Amino acid sequence: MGVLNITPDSFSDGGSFTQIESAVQHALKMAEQGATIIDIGGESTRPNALPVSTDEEIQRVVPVIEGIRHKSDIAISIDTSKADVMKAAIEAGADFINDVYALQRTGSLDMAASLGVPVCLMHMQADPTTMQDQPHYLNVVEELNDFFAQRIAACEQVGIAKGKIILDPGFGFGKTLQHNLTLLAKLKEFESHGCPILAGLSRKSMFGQLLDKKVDERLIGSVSAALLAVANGASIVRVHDVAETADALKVYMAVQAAK
Ligand SMILES: Cn1c(SCC(=O)Nc2ccccc2)nc2c(=O)[nH]c(N)nc21
Repeated sequence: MGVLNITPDSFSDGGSFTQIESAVQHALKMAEQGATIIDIGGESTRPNALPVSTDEEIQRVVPVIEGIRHKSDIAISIDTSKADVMKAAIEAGADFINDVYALQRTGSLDMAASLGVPVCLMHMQADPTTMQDQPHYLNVVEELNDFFAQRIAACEQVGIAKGKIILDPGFGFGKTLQHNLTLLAKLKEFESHGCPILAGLSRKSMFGQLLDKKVDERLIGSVSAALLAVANGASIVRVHDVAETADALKVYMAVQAAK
């Protein structure tokens, strides 16, 4: 899964032609490098990020989805928590929902059910503005399994079949370094729900803490972690560095095939 963030530049709020074109080109390049999914997000989840209105988020993501769809039938996930953005994105050609709030925000659960597409349910403790203050769990794996069971039940109650659900521990979303390492080490413990696991580790601050590296120096750490996530049961890895990660996973799969 290649990451495509549609963020504003100093000239426009993300809706300018050049920005749409460059986003589409980036998506096509990631597809060429081996991405099988493009994850499109119009609102940053960074703690200090400015909130984006529904209309603005739609104006950012829809033209890019349409532009990609014009040139490629690669799978597209919409990274949003807003019901109306989900609707507009799926109608524009996106294939499934990637919701860091696991369909907990107003109207999103019913919207996902009515759209009838698969959904990735990610765990987050608290919300982006407070989640990294004092992340605390009695048992992080157990608490995330309880969360997944509860969200899966909520989905099944509105008619979203379990076969349409992907689970994601939400690395870095209300977790300390130790929590993130435990979740990666014990990723297989989430297989009990019978849903594929998605892991998003790419360039995150855990590598800053582990390796004392800035965001643009975390390639090796990120590729290493992506390979470990797949070795520990992840079916999808969400990454910025598609070509490098694709090579690492090719090596992993080749060795797996030789077992
Ligand atoms: C939208 N989204 C995000 S955004 C956060 C991010 O990439 N931060 C970040 C990126 C680069 C450097 C530092 C931090 N992370 C996930 C995830 O882990 N799983 C799923 N499913 N979706 C996700």
